[in-house]
Amino acid sequence: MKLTEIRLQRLKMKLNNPFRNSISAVNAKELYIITAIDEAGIEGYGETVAFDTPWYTEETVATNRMAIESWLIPLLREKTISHPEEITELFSVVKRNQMAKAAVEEAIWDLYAKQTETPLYQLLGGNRTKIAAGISLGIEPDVKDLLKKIEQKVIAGCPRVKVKIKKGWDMDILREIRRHFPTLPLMADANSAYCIRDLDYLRQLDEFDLMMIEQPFEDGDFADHAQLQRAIKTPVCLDESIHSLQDVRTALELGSCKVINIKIGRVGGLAEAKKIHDYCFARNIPVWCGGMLEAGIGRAHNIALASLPGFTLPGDIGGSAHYWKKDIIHPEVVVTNGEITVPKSPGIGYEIDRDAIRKYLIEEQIFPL
Ligand SMILES: O=C(O)CCC(=O)c1ccccc1C(=O)O
Ligand SMILES: [Mg+2]
Repeated sequence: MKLTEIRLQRLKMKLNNPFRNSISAVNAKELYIITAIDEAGIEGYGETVAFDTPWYTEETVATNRMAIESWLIPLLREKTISHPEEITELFSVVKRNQMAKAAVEEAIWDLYAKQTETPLYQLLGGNRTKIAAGISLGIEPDVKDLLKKIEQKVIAGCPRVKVKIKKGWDMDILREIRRHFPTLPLMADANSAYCIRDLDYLRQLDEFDLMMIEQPFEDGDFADHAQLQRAIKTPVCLDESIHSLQDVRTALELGSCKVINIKIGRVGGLAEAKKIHDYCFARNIPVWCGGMLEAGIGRAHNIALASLPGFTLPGDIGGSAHYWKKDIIHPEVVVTNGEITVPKSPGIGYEIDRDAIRKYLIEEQIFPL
């Protein structure tokens, strides 16, 4: 394929509900929509997922912009790409900057899928027609607010609920949730709120019959996570620790976790996400698709990825209306009986809602290639 142009559009979108975790509160999201355009005028879309500040990983909206403009777009100049799987290698001269790379790579996957008139999910090797939705609930002012939100989601048919925990909002909250919802498929995400000194304290997690505990310790603490996993029955799942297939190998060989959360942005793109999926699938390690409070384009890519056979657990993929008053795709993502139908039209399978984009747009720039 020959790319003629990359378009960057910076959007600012207000979340329906502020999202609080152990470190940060997100009220609104700024993001870049990346559009890759070919000689025939076909457009492919990607979305950056970093936040305003580097609380989740080191990347931010500003570093995404700098990496894309200064290093990634120049790498695309005068290149003929025959398959999107070549992008990982092409971008490998730039270290890390996974979310920047992933957004550009997503746009090229979508473009390639449209050029070949194939749904993206099929191109990736997906075989599900529907995927299970899942919801992630932040830290609330009061446990009653959280219980009310869980109840709404359970009534709507949500197949699993994830809650955020931190010191002072953990065992008592989980006990209270279990008192009201004894059999609900439930998991907890700590976003690194604990450290190895809390090992004895964390043994209490085994009381709550959780599907897993997500990222209890810091990013690089593979050895400490392994020690925890040996001490508790609750499966440990790694999120922030996993930037590549190599990290997955380290985690599994050390016994740091039993489950992997795959996020396209965190691992540098769909090709690496698929490699991680294939590696885990061959070893019977369950994976699920994490979320970054995406707008519609990022969500569409997540849905395509989650259609692969190894995504056996519901991910953090909710309907558009859970996050936004108005999403930027048409139709919006809807959850019916706890499931999302994987779209079958070429590429990501959703149209861009240009009016919505215009409403959220704060900056636009075109880079000819
Ligand atoms: O609903 C979503 O998109 C995911 C919610 C979520 O848990 C999350 C949101 C932003 C950043 C990190 C995380 C996380 O999985 O740790
Ligand atoms: Mg997480």
